[in-house]
Formats: sequence, C-alpha cells, structure tokens
Amino acid sequence: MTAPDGSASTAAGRGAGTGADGGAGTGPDRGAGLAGVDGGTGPAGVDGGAGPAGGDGGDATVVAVEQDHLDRLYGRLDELRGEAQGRLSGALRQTGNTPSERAERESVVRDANDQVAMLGAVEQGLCFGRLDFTADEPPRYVGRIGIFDEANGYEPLLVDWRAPAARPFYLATAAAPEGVRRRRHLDTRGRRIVDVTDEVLDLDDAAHAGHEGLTGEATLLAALSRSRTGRMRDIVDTIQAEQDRVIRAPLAGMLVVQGGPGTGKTAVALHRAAYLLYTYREQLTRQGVLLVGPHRTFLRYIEHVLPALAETGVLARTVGELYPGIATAVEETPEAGLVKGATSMVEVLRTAVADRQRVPDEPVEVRIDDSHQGFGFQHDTVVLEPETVAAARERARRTTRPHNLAREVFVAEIVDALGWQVAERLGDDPYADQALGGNDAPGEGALLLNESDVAEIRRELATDSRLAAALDELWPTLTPQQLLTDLYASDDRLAAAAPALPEERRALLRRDPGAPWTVADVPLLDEAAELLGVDDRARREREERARRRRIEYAEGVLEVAAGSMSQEFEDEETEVLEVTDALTAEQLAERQVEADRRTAAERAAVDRQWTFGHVIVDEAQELSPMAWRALMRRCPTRSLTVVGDVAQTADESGTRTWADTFAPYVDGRLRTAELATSYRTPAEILAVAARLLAHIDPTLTPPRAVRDTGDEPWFRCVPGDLIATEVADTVRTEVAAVGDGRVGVIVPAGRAGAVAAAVRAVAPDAASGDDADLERGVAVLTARQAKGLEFDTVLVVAPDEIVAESRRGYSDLYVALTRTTNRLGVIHSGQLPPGLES
Ligand SMILES: Nc1ncnc2c1ncn2[C@@H]1O[C@H](COP(=O)(O)OP(=O)(O)OP(=O)(O)O)[C@@H](O)[C@H]1O
Repeated sequence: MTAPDGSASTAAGRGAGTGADGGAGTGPDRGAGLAGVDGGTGPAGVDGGAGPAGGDGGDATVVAVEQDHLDRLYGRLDELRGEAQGRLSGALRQTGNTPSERAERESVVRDANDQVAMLGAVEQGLCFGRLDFTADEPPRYVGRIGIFDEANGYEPLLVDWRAPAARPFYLATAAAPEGVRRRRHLDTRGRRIVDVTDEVLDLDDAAHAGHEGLTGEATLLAALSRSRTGRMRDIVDTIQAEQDRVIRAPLAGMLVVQGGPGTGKTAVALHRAAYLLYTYREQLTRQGVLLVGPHRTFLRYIEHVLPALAETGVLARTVGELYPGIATAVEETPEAGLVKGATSMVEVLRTAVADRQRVPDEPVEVRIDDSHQGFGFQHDTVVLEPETVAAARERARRTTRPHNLAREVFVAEIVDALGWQVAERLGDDPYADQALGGNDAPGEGALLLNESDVAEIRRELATDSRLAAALDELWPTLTPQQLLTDLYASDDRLAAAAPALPEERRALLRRDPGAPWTVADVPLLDEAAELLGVDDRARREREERARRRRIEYAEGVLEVAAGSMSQEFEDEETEVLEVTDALTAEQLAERQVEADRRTAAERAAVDRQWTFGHVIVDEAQELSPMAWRALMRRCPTRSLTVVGDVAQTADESGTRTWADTFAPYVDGRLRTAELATSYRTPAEILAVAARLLAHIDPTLTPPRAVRDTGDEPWFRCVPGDLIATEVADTVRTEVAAVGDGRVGVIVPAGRAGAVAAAVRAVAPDAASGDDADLERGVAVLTARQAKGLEFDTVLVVAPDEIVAESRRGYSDLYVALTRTTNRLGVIHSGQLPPGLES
C-alpha cells in the first residue's frame, strides 16, 4: 500500500492497514516547514517496490526477505537466551560454600539473571529498521540491542539504536542523506513482519532542502494515532531529529530541555537515560542514574519504557521519596508550600539548629551517677556554669562541623572543665601553675592528684549517664525528623528560628507532632540532615572491631600455612617463598570482606548521601528551590538533564524561567534545547490551548501539531448541579468510542469525589486519586494528578473552577486541555475562561 506521505508501505497479513492512514489528516503547519501528510511531496519518495537488496521484487518478496532476516535475528536471540539460562542454572547448581565461592556464584547468578531479563524485554520490536546505502556496502539493520554473528567473524546482524552506526536512521534526510539511499521501517507483531515502509532519500528534491521534516512519517503517524494503553510506550523506531539531538547530547554539564505539551520531553528523557547508560556504561553503572518524576502514578506510567530499551537499574523517585525512609505524596496548602519551598528556609533551619545548642541562664547542678567508685565522688554534684557551657559551645561551633558531630567537641570541653572542678574538690591541682581560665580553675590546699587521676575522673564523667542527660538538654543529638517536628510544634521555636518571617507565614509552618510528612518537607529534612550530620562513631567502631577480628584470624591462617610449608620443605635445600612473603595478614583479611553486590540503584535507594553519575528530572518546572538544593547535592558534578515546560508550572514555588532557577548552580554554563513539535495533541485542540497560552505568557510559542484529526473540541453547558450526571453520560459514550483506548476526566479537586462517584455508576472500575491505576479504561483525576499523562479522550470538567483552584492562573487548565491524543470535550456551567469562549 502507499502511505499518505507517498512512501511505499508494504502490508503483509493481518497488519494491512496499519500504515499512516490511521486518522492522519492534513496538518495546519505545512507552511512552517513541517512535513505534512501530503501525497508525494514530502522528502520521502516511493521506491517503486524495490526489493530489500535493491533488486526488483514484489511486496511479497520484500516481506519474505525481511522475514528471513528477522527469523535469523530471533534465532540468535534464542541462542543468547539459552546461553544465559545455561549460565544461570549452572551457577545455581554449584554448591561451594566458602565466602569466595559464594561471592562468585552470586555474581554469576546476578549477571545471568539480568541478561535473561534483558533478552526477554527486547522480544517485542527487536528489529525495526534497515538502512541501505548509496555506497556499495551491506544493509544495516537497526534494533533494540546489538547482535553479532559469532560464526561469521562477528558480523553485525543488528545494530543497537544507540550506537553511532544507527544514527543515520534518525537523522538522514533527503537534504542531508548521510550516504543513506533508503530508510526502511519494519512493523512487526510478535516475530512476524506485518508492514514495511520505505523512504528513499537520494531524490533530487530541492524544494525540501534546507528544512527539517519528519523522519519515517508514515510510521510515526501510525504510532501516534494508536490507542493508549495506560502505559507509556518507547519511541525507539520513530525518534525525530530534534529529539535525537537531545538524546545523544554529551553526558557532562547541565542540559535544560524546554518544550510544550506533548513534544516528547518524557520520551526523550527516558531514551536519553538509555543512551547514556549504553554510551557511558562503566561510569554510570557504578554511580547510577536518578530519574525524578512528578508523582507515583506517572512513574508507574513510564516504568516499562526503560526495560523495553534493554536498560534497568535507573532509580526512579518523586521528590516526596528522595529522603530514604520517607515516601509521601501529601501536598501542602499553596501558601505553606511557598514558604517551605523558598531558600530562606535554609537560614531558618540553620537558626533552628543553633537554637538547640543552649547555654543555661543559671548554673545547673547535676547529681553524679551513684555507680562511680574510683574517686569516691558518688553522691556528689557537678555544676554546669553558664560561662563554661558558653565557652564549650563556642569551641564546638568553631569546628564548623555539623551539629551532631560537633557535639563530641562540646561534650569533651565540658568534661574537661568538670574534671578540674571535681579534681579541685578532691585533691590538689598538679598543674596549678598553668593558666586554665574560666571558673573551673582549681583552688588550693587539697590533696594531691596526679595527671592520670584527673584523666580517670574525666573518663568517669564522660560515661556518667546523668551528666549525659544534662548535656542532652544543652546540645541534644538530633535526627532531621526530630528537629523539624520540634520546630513545627512550637510557636516559640518558630519565632526564634524565623524572626524575619511575618507571623502569619510562620503560622503556616505550625503542625502537630505525628502529622504526616508532606512533599515540601522532604527537601527540608534533607537540608536538616546536612546541618545535623550523622554521628556514625558507633558504626565506625563496630567496623574497626570487625576488621581487627579478620586480621587476627588471617594471622592465624598464615601461621598455620607457614608452619605446614616449613615441614613440607624442611629437608629440601631450595629456597622456598613463604606464603607470608606474598601476602600480609591485612591483605588476606581484606579478601574475606564480602563484596557489596547490590546495584548502584539499590544502594543509592537507601543512602541519602549517594551521588549519582547523572540525574534526569521530568516535569522539572514543579520543583521548588529547596527541592533543587536537595537534588544538586545528589549530583555534585552537575551532570543533569532537566525537561519541563514553564507554561505548565502549577506550583507557586516552581520555575518561571530556567535561567533564574539554575543561576545558583551553573554560573551561566547552562545548555538549553527546545522541542517545538507536539506529537500528542492534534492541531484542533492545540489551537484552543494556544489561545489560553496567550493568557499565561504571551511570549511563549505554542508547539506545532504534527497531525490533525478532523475532530473539533466541543463545549457543553449544563447547570452546575447536573455536571456530574452529564460527565457520567458522556463517559459512557466515550468509552464506547475509544474502544480499547483510555478516557481521562479532569476535574477541579472540589468536584473530584462527586464526579468519580457518578462515573463509577457507568464505569465501575474507573480509577481516581493520587494512586490511580491507568490501565483501567477510565480515570478521574485533578490537573495535578494528570500531569505528564495522556488519554485518547479527555473530558475537562468545570474549567472555571479548575482555574479558581489553581495556584498559577491558567497553567493547570492548560495541562488539562493538552492531555488528549484525540478527542476533547469541555463540560461547564456557563463560565469559560478567556480563550475558551467561542
Ligand atoms: N518521536 C516520537 N515517535 C512516536 N511517538 C512520540 C514521539 N515523540 C513523542 N511521542 C509520543 O507523544 C506523546 C507525548 O510525549 P511525552 O509524554 O513524552 O510529551 P511531554 O513533552 O513529556 O508532554 P507533557 O509536557 O505534556 O507531559 C507520547 O505518547 C509519546 O510516546
């Protein structure tokens, strides 16, 4: 068959009709240089049915030849799977039980398991493209992974889409063919070829020289008009040139990708993750890649994309999950979110920490623990003088260590001073002629104590539980959770920590202990963790004891080994190298440490201080300045990919301009890219969205639609109290219209419950709320919950109320209108925001 763009499309079997004819009409933007779907004038031409090897051949021959190659590839894939399975079973059968055998076995099991999973994940669409060149060289097949013909000098049978050799598949155009004569798209179902679409690039097509059209237009349009499944698909066979350039940008530095709704930012971010892992494999496998998305539903929506691209091991998190041990989706009120998201909170937290380092107003008497026997100062008291505490606090602060680590210095200073105090009472000062300062200088006339006696007194004081309790009052060891809970719970503490905040904003921070953590709290906990530090002395001491035990054991082993050698060789005259000449006890002990075999993602998930090799942030416009601080801490090299749209910012503390957001971090070294074509939303709907965009920010350009559908969006006015019923009736019709596609109902939060209940009367398994299951046919969501998602039909309910609830004017409504891949209906009660009135 012939696709609407004039490219040749060879249908086979049940795939007939899956070419570009699925709803593609004429784009409104042909004048703007985007290739429309115009019969025959696009850069792609017709290859006149040329066979795959360039010779004559009918459709059946083309399909047969391609099927042949595909069979070979799947045959090889099966072999590779068999080999990996074999390695896996072999390792599982092994029974060796020494630490090194166990470690070796675990390592093989893990690698083989990963390999089996990866080879399974690339089953669908293993090979999707083929390049034929003008020069005399063999055709090149492009697919999800690289496959070589081992029996034939490792000839490449399939080139990984990420390899440089695959790049012309995405970039070659008629104007710049890069030596490519023909690009062929292979459409497969399971292991069968169902359609073959050719683009011929060596036409002398001057009219199209100098602008960039669509790559593989027919295949692209077919993909775009397919109904949605509730899971994002990869776009590996139809990546467009502007997207390819972002995907393959170098690893180093910070790359910001701005793009309107549906321009493929999420798709590009995920393919970039796969590309970077492939290209910088060693570095990124070690350091890990972090992907941050707006909410859990979104992360579930995209979770199948990377495995299908043969990559796992990326850690996916929302901002509410960045702090190990806490996972929250609870939102703040807009006003509280604004206060908590601002960087002024850094100073508030610093002051809150300093406020926990107290000096008493009056001397504090501490009764010493009865159990001390050494110097008979049981039943005695020591006195914490304010000046002594102030001096100790000053010393501790001057170390600039985090609070919990500086505490050690504070305690040592106090114990030192109290040691003198006790010594003064018990005996004469052996150092009377030394200047000591403070109130603790010893007096005269008592018994003589020597230096080691004073040291012993200090040791006893240092382990005294009552003194420790008193010091805890003055300089407590704190967790971030404790610091924030105590701060939020007390007006006095808040007033002391945030004197510059007006009282009504301070009041927004008040919260009772035990209330759930919110997303905006997570960056604050992270900041607090930095200020507090972790006192890990106990852990380090445990590790040191374990290390000593290993060394002692290793010394024993070496002694036995040396002993048995000397017996074996005692009669021989040859000089024998002893085992201890080659190996020290420390080295042998090191070998006993079991290697940590967790992946970088697994380790990073539980380690707040993990720093990643690359960080990718989607819907990045929503992050507050405090959230950016937490993320930048996880990426000190500033190797980041940030994708977002400033027109969709919902959060008050989100981004208005990228340059301002990143000015504190990159000092002008920001690389930017723009994606300008919307692949999701049809032209008719983008026209409405563009009118709204003009009210959000007139300087922003709406994306250009890649297709139209002929379906105009509709607006229906009903009385406010009948809205839910009207929505339910419409859902019934739309569910029938989309077939196995998805319907999204986007509601103001105030109506979410009522509308979801009405919709469930007609679609009982409709999903709703923060954790909605998108694989169900219908979902009722607020605009925030729908962020990043898409549906075949979208019903926007009460747009005026969505606007009224929004923190940022029309942005939420803009998000709502652009979630559809096909049809849009607006149900309202008479009030329409500007741009939406007819
Ligand atoms: N090159 C492409 N080939 C096929 N489909 C594509 C391509 N680029 C984007 N798409 C599809 O377009 C839709 C929108 O993509 P995506 O969700 O990545 O856009 P986005 O820019 O993140 O949107 P938003 O900002 O509105 O969330 C998805 O269904 C995606 O698969």
